[in-house]
Amino acid sequence: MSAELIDGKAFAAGLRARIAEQVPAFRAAAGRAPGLAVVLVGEDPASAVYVRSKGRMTREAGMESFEHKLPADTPQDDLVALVDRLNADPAVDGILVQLPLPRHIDEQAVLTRISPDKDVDGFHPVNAGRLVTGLEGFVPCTPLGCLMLLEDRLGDLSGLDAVVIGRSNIVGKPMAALLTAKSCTVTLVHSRTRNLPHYLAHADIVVAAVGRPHFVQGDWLKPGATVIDVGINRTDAGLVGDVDFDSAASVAGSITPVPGGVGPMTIAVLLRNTLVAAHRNAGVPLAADI
Ligand SMILES: Nc1nc2c(c(=O)[nH]1)N[C@@H](CN(C=O)c1ccc(C(=O)N[C@@H](CCC(=O)O)C(=O)O)cc1)CN2
Repeated sequence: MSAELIDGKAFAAGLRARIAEQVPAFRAAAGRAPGLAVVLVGEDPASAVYVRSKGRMTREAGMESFEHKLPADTPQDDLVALVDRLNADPAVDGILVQLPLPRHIDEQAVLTRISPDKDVDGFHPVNAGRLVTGLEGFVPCTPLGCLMLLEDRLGDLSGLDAVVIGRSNIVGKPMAALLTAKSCTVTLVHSRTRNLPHYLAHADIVVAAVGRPHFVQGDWLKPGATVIDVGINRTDAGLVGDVDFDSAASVAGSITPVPGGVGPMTIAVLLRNTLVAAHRNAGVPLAADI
């Protein structure tokens, strides 16, 4: 292995510490803590772990955590009614509905019900539109976390060639929009792209969010490339990413591991978005960007 490891776990811990430092100023100005409501429907074990971590880290940052755990057979109307109550609750600055939802629930119907001003996941179409048009809004946590790791590693990204693998609304599309806003030349490729290695051969930055274990091969990469692996695939061999780590690490300049790379950034950025939401909702200016 010649690539340097990008330690997302350590970066995320630092970000959470910086957020926690800013919470007392918000409390003093607003007379209350920033509040995050997290809604879990069903018993998906991984989701339950993520929701527990979100609650714990929210409290550790000095914020208020409101957890709503609903049974798997909750009717969609009940979930929507809960979102409506959270939209109207002045103690709640951010609302997150943990995905995936059970199959009987129309995900878009629920996500579009969340007030865009409390949409700390950045999944509402209003926030997606704000992102592509360069307006202030909320950016999905995982791609914003990837961008933070990239800027920390590379500094100014302007002019770099970036390839994003995957076209989901949660990672691929917002990632491409964020890199475009940073003046990268962005190519978005996906499962139907022909001759994928052709595109990767010129990429200074590769963000893999395709959901296939060990998909990206080291000999597809440009030597020295910065590789961000968003994949979290549970296999018999444990948790693995979308990048074939061993072959990629011998070609890349730097690379995120799985676990310990992008994953921890997701919750740290969620806390960041919640603090930003609290400041905006309370009309209290943020002292510094985080
Ligand atoms: N409403 C949302 N649902 C989901 C999101 C999201 O951003 N909003 N993202 C994922 C799950 N997720 C947070 O919700 C998440 C995924 C992974 C991690 C993480 O820290 N991963 C660790 C490994 C942990 C493990 O063993 O599973 C790592 O990569 O090091 C945190 C949060 C889908 N749903």
